[in-house]
Amino acid sequence: MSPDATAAATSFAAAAAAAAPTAPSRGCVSLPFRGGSRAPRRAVASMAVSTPRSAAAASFLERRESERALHFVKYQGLGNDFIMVDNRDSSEPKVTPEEASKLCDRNFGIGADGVIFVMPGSNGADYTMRIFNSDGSEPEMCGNGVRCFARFIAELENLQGTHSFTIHTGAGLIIPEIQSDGQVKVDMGEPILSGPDIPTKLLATKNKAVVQAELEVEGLTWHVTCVSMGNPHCVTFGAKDLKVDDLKLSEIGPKFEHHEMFPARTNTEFVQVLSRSHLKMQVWERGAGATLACGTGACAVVVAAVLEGRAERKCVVDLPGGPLEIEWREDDNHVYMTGPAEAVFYGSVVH
Ligand SMILES: N[C@@H](CCC[C@H](N)C(=O)O)C(=O)O
Repeated sequence: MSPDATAAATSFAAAAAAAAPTAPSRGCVSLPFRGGSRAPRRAVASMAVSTPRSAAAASFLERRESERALHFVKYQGLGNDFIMVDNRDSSEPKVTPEEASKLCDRNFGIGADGVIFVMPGSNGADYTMRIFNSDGSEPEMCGNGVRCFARFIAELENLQGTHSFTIHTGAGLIIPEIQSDGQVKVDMGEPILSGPDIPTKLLATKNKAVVQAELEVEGLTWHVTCVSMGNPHCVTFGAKDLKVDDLKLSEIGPKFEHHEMFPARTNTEFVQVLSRSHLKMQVWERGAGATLACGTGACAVVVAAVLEGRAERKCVVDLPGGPLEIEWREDDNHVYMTGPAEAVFYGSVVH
């Protein structure tokens, strides 16, 4: 995006108005939304105008209409928010990693933790999901994102009630199921525990897994358990009496993310055990920083808590944005995540 176009991104309401033949005076895109449990708020409520547009405003809107507009819907899962792009007509993402990073900017762009593309199915799956983090890097998987993905598909395909899809991701086949209450339950597959596959250079400590390994960060020795849910996670229950709310996340998080023991960087979860079925965590995400929730992170946390003997296989995990239900089943070794996802607003942006 050029600086001019970046400015245009902040006034995407205007671009949306240009793309909204059915509701020109409200300045909104008229995508066919049924709204699920809660209808998406119109991003441009404050832009509502009831008087005719001036000639200058009209020409601005017409100009925007003639430029390349990206239509999107903003979704969130427990405050982990994404710009969702309907990319079903192409296997090439409609925006570049650099553009995605600018769109995610909360001051100069739309604002989000990542951009997610709904793409044609591959490897026999119904759909393919790709995602760019807010720094433009491409992770293998995103747990909250895949719940948003399922709800977005339901809107795009005009599906009602319970539905299940197969989604090809960088972490393999992921299967979300929209439940009757609107929550999405996701079969997140099997956790990966072998150090080189996560990847981490930390050596295995228990049955080929990296469990309670020592890691030096900021002059402190942390005990960490490493788990991949397709993307890498480093889970720490920290020092004794750790209160996750007391952490200086923005100082300590990057030290873990860029630690030499994690050649592909890492997501890091700081966890407090409230009971054997109730955990509380904060997350520093690779490529996105502190976020309000991380679905793959919550899954990794329960796996790590079980491996360390701290919790049962079925837990509620409290994140800053709200709770997720996580179960690491013994019979199939898969991790299941259940939580909400909803549309927030929709619009267009010139990019
Ligand atoms: N928020 C996501 C994870 C997104 C990817 C992550 N930042 C990475 O780089 O691995 C989730 O809900 O899982």
